[in-house]
Amino acid sequence: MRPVRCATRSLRSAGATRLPPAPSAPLPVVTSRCRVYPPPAVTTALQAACHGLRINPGKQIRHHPHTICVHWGCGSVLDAGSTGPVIVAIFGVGLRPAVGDSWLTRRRRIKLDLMQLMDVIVVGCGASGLAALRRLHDAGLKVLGLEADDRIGGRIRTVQFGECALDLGAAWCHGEKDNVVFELVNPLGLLGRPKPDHKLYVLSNGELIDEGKSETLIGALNQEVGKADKNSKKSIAECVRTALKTNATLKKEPQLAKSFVDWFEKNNHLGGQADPRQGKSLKGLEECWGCEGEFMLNWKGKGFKTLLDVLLNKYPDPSKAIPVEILLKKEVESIKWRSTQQGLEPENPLVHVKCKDGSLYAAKSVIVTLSVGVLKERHNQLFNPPLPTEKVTAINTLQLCVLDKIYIEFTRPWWPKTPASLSLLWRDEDKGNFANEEWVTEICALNTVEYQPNLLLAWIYGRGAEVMEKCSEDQVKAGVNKLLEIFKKQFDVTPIKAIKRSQWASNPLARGSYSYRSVATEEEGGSAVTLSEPLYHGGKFPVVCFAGEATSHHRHSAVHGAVEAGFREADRLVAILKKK
Ligand SMILES: Cc1cc2nc3c(=O)[nH]c(=O)nc-3n(C[C@H](O)[C@H](O)[C@H](O)COP(=O)(O)OP(=O)(O)OC[C@H]3O[C@@H](n4cnc5c(N)ncnc54)[C@H](O)[C@@H]3O)c2cc1C
Repeated sequence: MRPVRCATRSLRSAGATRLPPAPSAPLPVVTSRCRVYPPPAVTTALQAACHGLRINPGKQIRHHPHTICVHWGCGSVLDAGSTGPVIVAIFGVGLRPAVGDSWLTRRRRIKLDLMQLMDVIVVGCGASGLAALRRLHDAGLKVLGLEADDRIGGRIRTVQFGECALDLGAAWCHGEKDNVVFELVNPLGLLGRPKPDHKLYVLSNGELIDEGKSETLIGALNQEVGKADKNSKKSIAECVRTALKTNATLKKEPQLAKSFVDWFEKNNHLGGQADPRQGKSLKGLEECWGCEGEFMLNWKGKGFKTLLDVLLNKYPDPSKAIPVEILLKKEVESIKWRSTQQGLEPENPLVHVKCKDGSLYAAKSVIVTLSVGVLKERHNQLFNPPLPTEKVTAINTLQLCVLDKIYIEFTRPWWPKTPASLSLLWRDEDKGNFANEEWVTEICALNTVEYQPNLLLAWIYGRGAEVMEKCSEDQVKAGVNKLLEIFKKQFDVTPIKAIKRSQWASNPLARGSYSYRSVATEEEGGSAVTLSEPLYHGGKFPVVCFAGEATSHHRHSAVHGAVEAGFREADRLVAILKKK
């Protein structure tokens, strides 16, 4: 959704002083041909529009409809290009900061769009960012969403695949009670309930394993995790691996149990295979709360993107969409904030958000909704001043698992029943057959897909997923074909028509799938709570706030946690900004 921009509108809407008519021809920036207006009048107008932008009164100010020039002598100028709404600022070396901001003292041109001087800027327009934008907009605040991608939704990504809508990211609404997504969309009749699926457990040599035996082994693993000390700072993976040596049920069939432990780790995204400190912690399991009710509610073939329409009030009636401003392809590269009142009006703390394309936006506050993977990679460059140590620790120790999907379209279904889940149990001796495409051995299950009769969804996790992401589509297809050889021992497997896969780890705007608490989180401190703490201006005004799924203490990893976090931070700011 692209906003219609108008430079002068913000001056007017802010109750700006009416300026005299301007010359019809566009004027070059700051020349003697510019008309000169009484500085106090323009200063008042600009200050109103810019939420207290500090302008040195008494200096020369020039203006025409598309150009506002504020001259601070010595070459320091705030002006506008002649072609449209963009206000350009040019600041001279060593000049007193024009907007109370030392970075502007360096010589450079900065686009400063008066329209973008907002109450709140939301960085990132996934589920969390959209939830925040909706809540802030509904409260009557002036808000702007900046999204780096050319689409909204982030890790909600519904794509067209032939006739089908497919979710490459989030696909199911997990649970009903205390689930904000369920509460938003269920009254609209958007959610469907799954039918019980037919579970098959297949060994990597093609043998089917008796369902009863499989359930007994999985039950034993669940029991071990259930009774483990959640304050032990251990990983879940360590707990189940130890159980192989201690649990009587598992010890009866050590080889098969080992395959089940391997599957259990992948299926539950436990992490820590390479570095045990990065494994999902037992404490994290306790802190992540499920919502009661059906865990696999589907979107009746329309895809999770429907939630985005609901958040923007586009569903069911698109004409009622809220007119919230969202700018796409706006990759934020720095967020400049003030922790003290130096250089700023105490009641008007400003945060400056700069995008990769050079555009600059200012607001009273910003809500950052970036994934913890993006924060890991970029927090050093993003925040100025840098983030406090405890927040950096939280970012470094919280992990983002890598989980990918490979949708496989067949000419016709070959599995015995629909719905079905085919869990894959790998034996070490069979892994050797995949020496050239080792990543295939990280595929842990194939599932049928609701509303898509010819599709199976292969789940791939961890290191294998990262390697798969780097393969070409043809290589992935060849790898999947080889995997299907395993099933040919039992089933009449039909040819593959096409595949479609996700690549969440290599996506620089995600860098993974969803967050979890690691052993390192427990050892070094830091949690979703630490990550969610705002950065304060003057000790009391939340000038940089944090949302996104990873900031949800009890519902991280899921869309409902992301939405809840967006609402949480919006409510925090509404309470403060509406009081003023
Ligand atoms: C494969 C997979 C399956 C999943 N399945 C489910 C499921 O079934 N159910 C469920 O509830 N959850 C599921 N999830 C998790 C769910 O998708 C996420 O928890 C949720 O979508 C996160 O939303 P968010 O707004 O916190 O973050 P994001 O969706 O990541 O939003 C952050 C936004 O910030 C943008 N951005 C990044 N960098 C910048 C920048 N520098 N400047 C501006 N913008 C930037 C990104 O493009 C993105 O749009 C799944 C996730 C994956 C990957």
